[in-house]
Amino acid sequence: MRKIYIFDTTLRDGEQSPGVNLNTQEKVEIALQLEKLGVDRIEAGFPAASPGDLAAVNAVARAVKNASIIGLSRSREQDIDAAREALKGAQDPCLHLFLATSPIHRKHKLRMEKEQVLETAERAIRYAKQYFDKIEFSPEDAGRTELDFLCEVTAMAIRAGATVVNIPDTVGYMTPSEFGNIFKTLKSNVEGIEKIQLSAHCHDDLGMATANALAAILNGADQIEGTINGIGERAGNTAIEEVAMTLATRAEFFQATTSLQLKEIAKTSRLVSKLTGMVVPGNKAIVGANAFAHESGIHQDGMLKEKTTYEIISPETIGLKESKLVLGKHSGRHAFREKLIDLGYELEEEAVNAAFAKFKDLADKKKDVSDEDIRALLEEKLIDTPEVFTLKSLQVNYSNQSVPGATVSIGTGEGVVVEKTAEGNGSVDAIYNAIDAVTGESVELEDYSIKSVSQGKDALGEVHVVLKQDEVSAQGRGLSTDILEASARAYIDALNRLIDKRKSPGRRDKMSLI
Ligand SMILES: CC(=O)SCCNC(=O)CCNC(=O)[C@H](O)C(C)(C)COP(=O)(O)OP(=O)(O)OC[C@H]1O[C@@H](n2cnc3c(N)ncnc32)[C@H](O)[C@@H]1OP(=O)(O)O
Ligand SMILES: CC(C)C(=O)C(=O)O
Ligand SMILES: [Mg+2]
Repeated sequence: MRKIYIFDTTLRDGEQSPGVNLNTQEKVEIALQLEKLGVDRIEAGFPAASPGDLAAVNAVARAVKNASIIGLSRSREQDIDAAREALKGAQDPCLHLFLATSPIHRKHKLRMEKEQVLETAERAIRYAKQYFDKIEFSPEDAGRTELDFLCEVTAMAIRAGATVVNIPDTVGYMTPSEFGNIFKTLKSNVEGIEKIQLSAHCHDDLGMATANALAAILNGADQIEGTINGIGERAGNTAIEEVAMTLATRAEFFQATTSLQLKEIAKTSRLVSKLTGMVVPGNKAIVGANAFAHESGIHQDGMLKEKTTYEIISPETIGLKESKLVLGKHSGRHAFREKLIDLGYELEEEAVNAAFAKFKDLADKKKDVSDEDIRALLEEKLIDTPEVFTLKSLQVNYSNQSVPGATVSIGTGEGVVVEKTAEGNGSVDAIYNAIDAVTGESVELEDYSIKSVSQGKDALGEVHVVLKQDEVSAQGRGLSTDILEASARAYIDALNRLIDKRKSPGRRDKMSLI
């Protein structure tokens, strides 16, 4: 297996993400985690950018022992001197020099002819070579540079003393076959190419950063530059975790490997996200929250039978505990039954089916159905009181300018549904008055409480009531994503229990699952 060197630029190109600013302490914390992850090279910053960045690069250089530390520099002496200062104390320092070579950059940005570009870069490399053994040179915007000129620039960099020549697709313009072809051409046309390492630095403007980096590997690149979570200028850089996991997962195809400790990937991703404030999208490859989560029934069934049906990487590989089967409206009975077992419920098939039907109703209303939701759904039905009254529908009219009113339709047994409207001091009072009008029961509301059983705006609300009638009291419980509906359900539940107690005095509530 060929070793691919990993050059991490989270602290330099990653920090160029709009809105990201890492202080010295944060850079050191990330660098130490990158060291644990096992990256070979860490680009810690651009020392000429500010005194703060110079100090941060220096702090990283002094803290990290097992990776080469790199500082970026324009092809100017003052930048090189700043990098020299910053890299003092590094065990294995390296200077990263760059100068744009594409016609667009030459003409509009640098206002240089080809000859001037060659001369400026050569002068900078030779100046730096007095102070650095290791120099990486990047012809910025190499992807849009004429291929013959790129060969000329690369040959010049090798002669002047560069030890790595990095090929940046600065604006993410390349396709994999074009980018791969650059490496193939350099490898076969540039004199002295075997003396240096070739590197790829890709951007994700068209979503091809990882594919382009892999194409570079297939065509001879020795090093991949990238960032954790793919952060970076504009649409970001190649995500290092994607390259490392592709090489690990498809080793037979790439015949190449990295020295990353793959188990550190998840932790590194979380740290970078936390300190940069850049949230990792749920669907991000490898490190997104959904990368090992399965919601649909057919996939969950496959996962329960054999994980490789729907997972090409095991979550443990990157340091996560396990895959998640997320219950939602696309889930099926296999996953639901597994969840019940996890939660400690052992139900008969019929009971599972009844609970599953209720779960589907809830899943239609809620984005995620949590463990608390499922417990609540199951336990609502633990007590098998005969349902004399059942809530069919509920409508509430509320305005703070008028008296609240409610209309309820209630099944009263034997297929009869009665509808009544009433007013009250508040919406709940109006609902309870309307229920009383239907049932004809005279009861006293002794207690009413409400709590949320799960999290978020669409959490299930659970209402508890205690009703009293002729010295007998009964509790009732109602659950719904709507607290008014939960209130109505709790009241009707308590009424049913009161009636049951009246019919069989001394009877204690009998518990059974669903
Ligand atoms: C593709 C990349 O990611 S490249 C790295 C990009 N990162 C950064 O730019 C972050 C750090 N940069 C900075 O803090 C500032 O830009 C500094 C300190 C480097 C320079 O600041 P200023 O002196 O105010 O210059 P400013 O940024 O406005 O313009 C850049 C100048 O550098 C020149 N330049 C650009 N690249 C290079 C280079 N590789 N070598 C030499 N000169 C360069 C530009 O042509 C321009 O020159 P001009 O002033 O003669 O027109
Ligand atoms: C400095 C260089 C390598 C860069 O970040 C780019 O061209 O994208
Ligand atoms: Mg870049």
